[in-house]
Amino acid sequence: MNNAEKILETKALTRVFSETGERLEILKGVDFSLLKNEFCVLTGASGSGKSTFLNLVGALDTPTSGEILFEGKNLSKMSAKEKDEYHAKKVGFVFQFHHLLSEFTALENVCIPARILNPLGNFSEQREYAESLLEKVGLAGRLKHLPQELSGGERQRVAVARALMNRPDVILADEPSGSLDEKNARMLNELFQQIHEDYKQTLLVVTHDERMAEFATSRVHMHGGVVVPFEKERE
Ligand SMILES: Nc1ncnc2c1ncn2[C@@H]1O[C@H](COP(=O)(O)OP(=O)(O)OP(=O)(O)O)[C@@H](O)[C@H]1O
Repeated sequence: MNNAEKILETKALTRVFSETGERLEILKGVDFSLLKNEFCVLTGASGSGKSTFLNLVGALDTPTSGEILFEGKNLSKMSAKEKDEYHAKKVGFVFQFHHLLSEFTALENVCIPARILNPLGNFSEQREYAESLLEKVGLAGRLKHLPQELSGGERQRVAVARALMNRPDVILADEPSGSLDEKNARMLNELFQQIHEDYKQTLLVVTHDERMAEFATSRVHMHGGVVVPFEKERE
């Protein structure tokens, strides 16, 4: 494996939860690499630690031990400012539930990350790019709709456009189609494939959806507290 191509790497990553009084060793030393332009799917049984892992690499949580390197830089050594920048520019999140702001239109929701990152930036340029992203996700006709005026699948596609807004190096998605019916889940899977192909977007997607895995360029599995290569018979 070519070192220069690695965008994200974890070394001996552990996460132990003890807040409830009981010691829960969920991640037991995860070694993982994500290459630039890779579309990696992470599967695993419910409760195996997939979201825990994604939250750590997204710097939404702190590991108990081990290292997370993004472009070779150790996340735990980042200053607060660097971490803000990491959230705003390096990674884009898509969760199972869209988390759109209900009082803002689809277009305004997509613009928000750019306004936060670059409040003095050229608003019409940001707006134009947000419009192009909404067009990309098939919602050119829904720019002025509020989240409650969109279907579940449409809301999730707005969330994908929002995640793309700051041109992140990596999209981290946690069960993005988990709350959708079959038809909308299929559309969302195709959308991920499209953004991978068209934007050369690097993606790490946690999913139970076997059809999403078909589009991926690599697949790993969370098992026994570590990430292992996927083997069909393990499922
Ligand atoms: N903050 C926390 N405190 C204590 N236990 C936690 C905490 N967060 C997660 N856990 C436990 O860690 C385990 C792994 O949770 P996680 O959400 O990472 O699993 P998952 O693989 O994403 O599951 P699913 O596929 O069901 O979403 C679970 O048993 C959960 O109860």
